Amino acid sequence: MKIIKVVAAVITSTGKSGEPIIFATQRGYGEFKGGWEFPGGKIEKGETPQEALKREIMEELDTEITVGELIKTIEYDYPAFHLSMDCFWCEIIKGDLVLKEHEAAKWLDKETLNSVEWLPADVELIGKIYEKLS
Ligand SMILES: Nc1nc2c([nH]c(=O)n2[C@H]2C[C@H](O)[C@@H](COP(=O)(O)OP(=O)(O)OP(=O)(O)O)O2)c(=O)[nH]1
Ligand SMILES: [Mg+2]
Repeated sequence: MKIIKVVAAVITSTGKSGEPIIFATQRGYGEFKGGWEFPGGKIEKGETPQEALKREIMEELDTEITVGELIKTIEYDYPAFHLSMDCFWCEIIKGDLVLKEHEAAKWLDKETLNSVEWLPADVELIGKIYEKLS
């Protein structure tokens, strides 16, 4: 099966009451349109995962980020391909998270983390993030 290597950014910030929050985006096109994900995309030839992620977030959100610790590498079999996705904790350096490709976005805290329809591959990541948002 075809393997697709993807990087995703779990961008963190602090909410109004000082609670930790993360940034989720809704896909605006393609097969998974309407599903919620973490912004990012495919690694190109010659890129490190970190370089790919900085590039993708600039392309998709017009925002510069720092790429921190790896949360998890998700391995997931979709019907048409195998997804291998490195998910990193990230922070904003500069920019306003402009939605250039996505349909919508939300900041989520521990209580609202499960209020969106996550893509199938992301479900196991959400548990890990939940622990961290405590
Ligand atoms: N970015 C991202 N992709 C995800 C997540 N979960 C998940 O299953 N995917 C899948 C959907 C896509 O089939 C695949 C690649 O992501 P992508 O469409 O963002 O790739 P890209 O930004 O390079 O976009 P494109 O130029 O190929 O259209 O990964 C996620 O949380 N974030
Ligand atoms: Mg993308």
